[in-house]
Amino acid sequence: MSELHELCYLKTRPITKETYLDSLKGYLKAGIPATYTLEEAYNYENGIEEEQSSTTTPMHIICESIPSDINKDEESVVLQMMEELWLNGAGWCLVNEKNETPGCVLLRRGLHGSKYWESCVDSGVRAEVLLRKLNDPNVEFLDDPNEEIEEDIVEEAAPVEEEVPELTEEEVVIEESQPGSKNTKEESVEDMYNGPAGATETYLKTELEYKDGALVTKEGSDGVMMQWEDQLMKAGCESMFKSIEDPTEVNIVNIGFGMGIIDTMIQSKNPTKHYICEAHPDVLKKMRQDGWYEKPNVVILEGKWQDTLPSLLTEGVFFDGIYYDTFSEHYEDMVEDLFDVVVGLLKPTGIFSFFNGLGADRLVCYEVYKKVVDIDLSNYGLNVEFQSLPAPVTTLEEADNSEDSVWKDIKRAYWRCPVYYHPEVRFMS
Ligand SMILES: C[S@@+](CC[C@H](N)C(=O)[O-])C[C@H]1O[C@@H](n2cnc3c(N)ncnc32)[C@H](O)[C@@H]1O
Repeated sequence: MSELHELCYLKTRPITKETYLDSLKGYLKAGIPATYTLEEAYNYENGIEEEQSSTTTPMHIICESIPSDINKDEESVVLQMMEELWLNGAGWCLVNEKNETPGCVLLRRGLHGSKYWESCVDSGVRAEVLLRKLNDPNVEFLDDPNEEIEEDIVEEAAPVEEEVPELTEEEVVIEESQPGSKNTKEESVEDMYNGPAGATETYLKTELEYKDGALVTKEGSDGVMMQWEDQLMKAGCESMFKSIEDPTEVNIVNIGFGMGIIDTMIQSKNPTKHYICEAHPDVLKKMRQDGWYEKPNVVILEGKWQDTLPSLLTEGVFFDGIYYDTFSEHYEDMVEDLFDVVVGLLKPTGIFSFFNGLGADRLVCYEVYKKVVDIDLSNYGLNVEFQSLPAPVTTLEEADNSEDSVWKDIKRAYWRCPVYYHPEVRFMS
């Protein structure tokens, strides 16, 4: 074990600036990476060349070692140590051998919501937002003379990509933050990206079936929609009818029919016009069989919302409520396309909501994306408020071996959080 790792075990008390923070800064200044893992140190000491898949970083060790009887002064030093590590590129979503990020370690230790937890979440937000900026084709980097500066920024923002011996875990954790991404741990990220859960064109050619309270892909049993989400749909439906401009002209649009759960709820409120966007031929067939095409106030927009909704922008159609819940799409679809459409189609008093599954198979990712989406929406002049709702316990890992687990015949559990952050989005006043 390296001296840096030894330090992070916080064995000597009290935890003071001199013994800990200054030493930590010294190691980092001497060139030891903030992402230097226990596994790398072990390999180095034992002359092993083969890289290990887990990445237990100094941040993991600190999160594991924070004493339960820590006092305020010591807490402040630990928080400064964490900040120093983040600044030097500690990865917020690297995982140890238990498949835990530093945030997950805190959660296991009952430190959810603590200042340490907030430190992890904020670091995740910074990394995600900055990474996106760096990937933005409109961001220009200066040429050669400043190449070094550019590299420094990339290292700080996304050190995990530089330092992690195995990218797959990292990519999986990030990928888990995407709506509609439903892969198994055994499935490579690449397979998942190209499969029905990750690629819309593949999904739209994949046969679906409705069975036992779920809509799934016929061959792979990817869960497209499941009955357990009904309370979340109810919250979405209620939000859309919360702020009606003119009760004689209530327009609602739902993007993604799935099992028709939210659409059935919308119908029960009898809006003037109820638009439904749906792209999958098997779902459209089911809608036809179930009489959705005959409903007098329903307008079905067949095809991808990206192709059907923009034309409404020129037709003078505006909505009191917009709901979005699709499959196989990614957060980029929301940021790069959907929010533009929402801003154009929402009435000034209208409410936009969506199935918030962003990062929902890991609480720390879920809370990172809660903040990221807030930042992104504010760039569109939109304000989001989240209501915390309990998520069914039958979705949690603890229930996996029980008969009641909702994931029994489903390829991948895409939800693992005890809480659902239901979003209500309005124009900023
Ligand atoms: C999770 S389900 C929606 C469930 C729905 N909220 C309910 O209450 O039953 C997702 C639906 O979005 C549809 N979908 C996926 N991508 C789409 C796109 N680009 N445009 C329109 N519909 C899409 C899928 O075919 C699927 O029917």
